[in-house]
Amino acid sequence: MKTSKPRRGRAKSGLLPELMAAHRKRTLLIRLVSLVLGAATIGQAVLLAEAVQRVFVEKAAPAALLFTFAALLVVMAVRTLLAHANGQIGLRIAADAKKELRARLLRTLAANPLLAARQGQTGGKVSLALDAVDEADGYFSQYTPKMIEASIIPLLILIAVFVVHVPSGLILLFTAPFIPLFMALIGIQTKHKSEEKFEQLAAFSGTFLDSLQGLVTLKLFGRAKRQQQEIERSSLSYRDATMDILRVAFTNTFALETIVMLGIGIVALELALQLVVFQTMQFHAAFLVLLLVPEFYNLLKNMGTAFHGGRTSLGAIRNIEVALAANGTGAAPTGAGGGSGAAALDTSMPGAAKINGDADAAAGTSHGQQPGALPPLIELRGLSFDYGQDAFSLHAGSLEIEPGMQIAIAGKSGSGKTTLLHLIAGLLPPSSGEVRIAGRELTRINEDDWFRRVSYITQHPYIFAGTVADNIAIGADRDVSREEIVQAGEAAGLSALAAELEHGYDTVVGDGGRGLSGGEKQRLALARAFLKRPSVLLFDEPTVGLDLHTERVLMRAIAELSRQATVITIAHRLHTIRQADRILFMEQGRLMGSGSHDELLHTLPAYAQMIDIQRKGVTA
Ligand SMILES: Nc1ncnc2c1ncn2[C@@H]1O[C@H](COP(=O)(O)OP(=O)(O)OP(=O)(O)O)[C@@H](O)[C@H]1O
Repeated sequence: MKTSKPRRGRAKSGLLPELMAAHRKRTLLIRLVSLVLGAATIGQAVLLAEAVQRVFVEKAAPAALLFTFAALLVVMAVRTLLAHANGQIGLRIAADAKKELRARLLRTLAANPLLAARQGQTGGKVSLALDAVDEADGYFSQYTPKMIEASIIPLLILIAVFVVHVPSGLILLFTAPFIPLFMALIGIQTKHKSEEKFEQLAAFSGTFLDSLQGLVTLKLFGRAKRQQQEIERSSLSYRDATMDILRVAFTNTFALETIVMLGIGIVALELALQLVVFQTMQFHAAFLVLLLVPEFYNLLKNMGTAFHGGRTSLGAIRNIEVALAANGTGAAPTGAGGGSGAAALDTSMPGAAKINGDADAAAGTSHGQQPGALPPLIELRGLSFDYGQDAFSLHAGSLEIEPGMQIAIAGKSGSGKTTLLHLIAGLLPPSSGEVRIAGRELTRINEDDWFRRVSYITQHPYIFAGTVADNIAIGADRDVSREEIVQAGEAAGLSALAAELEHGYDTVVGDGGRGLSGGEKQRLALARAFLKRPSVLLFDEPTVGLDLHTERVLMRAIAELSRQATVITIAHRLHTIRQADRILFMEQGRLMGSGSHDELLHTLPAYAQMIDIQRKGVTA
């Protein structure tokens, strides 16, 4: 599995053609409308030239021109309506494409919430889903219709001009290519600058949100000032990138206007010479050409402006594509592995937790498990995982965890304990090998079914804004009575806390409410588990900071839950390690051995050494 950021070059194929393919009918409609629009433009010029010729040259009576004027009005109305229609079709394409882009982004992030949450900054992702997708709008609503119009209507006008007056047609033919040529030159520059702008914006949003979220920590560590400078630097970079784009846009407009002005001027001069000096041309024909030429250049100029906007949008789309590839590469597994997190969130969590992608939310809070369901046999087969090229890799190999066993995963910090637990929970997809639950590959098991059997209590359970009772009952797919909540709270050792709180179980906690300590949060997560009665309990034992009482309460609650469940604990305390039926000892991503405490003491020197260090730590 590769989670490293893909190089830009790789994102060449795919997203845009795919999005456009879904709108083939609409783009065909724009082509047809453009064709009629071209005919209407020429028709309008012909009728206008006719009217002027008759009124001013032939001095015809206005009554004789009624039909011409009426036709002119109709053609003008049709032209306006068709131009509007093209705009509307473009807007519809844009709306659908943006919806699809956002849906894809969310799907990709949700497909593997754990990886997505770990990579990059939240603010950057928000900026991508909101700003970059909005910026992509221009490609569909402006660039596409204008480009189609510009590829059809000027051609029709050119043919009309050639029919009327060949030398004027030749001037158009030779000056027109300067516009696309110039556009191509600045277009390349604009796209790079646009990509840069989005990177700067994402960085700025990310830095800003991270700083807000970690404000207390930043202050505590005296880093607020430095962070302020970082935000300032980040915002200035974004400003510079935006100004660069504007500079290119102004240069673009200036250059286009100059080319158009020169083009029209040359044709007008040529017509004047033919008409007045050489007298080789009729007024009617000259006037018709003079009406058509600005239309011709204006369309090309519009194309230039749309092209600039389109390139900016392309930069945004490219960034979205890179993000989709980065989060999607190997990270879009099926079934309970990986993809499961998202589905579990969907079925079990209120909005706050859904967005957070928290492991407790994903695996530990869905209700509906029938109490008494038997724990399954868990098998690891040739299991390995890596976080990307040259990143940490885990090789757990093969082993069986009998139903109802108490397993401790032990090892130094960074040895891969959490990664292994996430693989067993189905929150990470294996790079190779598999996790089997009761003989079935985890990735093939319906994620809802699997998560209904599992509770995962991390060191920092997610507490959303709501009452203690709501937090216990969170994600229940059945109605939970007050009594059940209180019982679960009691079993998890929360009654003393509830008694202390002003409104008991109705006290608002979490975001904006009363803060909870680490131990209290874990007890709350345990209360959720008591309601759920999982058959597999995954527990990340707190490393530090629990008082003896809380520790006892937690241990008692876990022991109670373990009566009907296989318990897999990331164990830090000697006591927990020793008590386990089986210990999985990890070192540098490898499962070095598994067995009882005594077995490992005799067979694994690294384990004996770790225990020795722990003992000394305890007695010191
Ligand atoms: N998303 C990630 N991308 C890349 N590397 C990661 C990612 N998450 C964890 N790692 C790395 O994987 C290694 C194992 O991490 P893991 O959290 O599994 O270890 P651990 O044994 O649980 O550590 P601790 O006891 O300190 O929690 C670490 O080196 C960590 O930096």
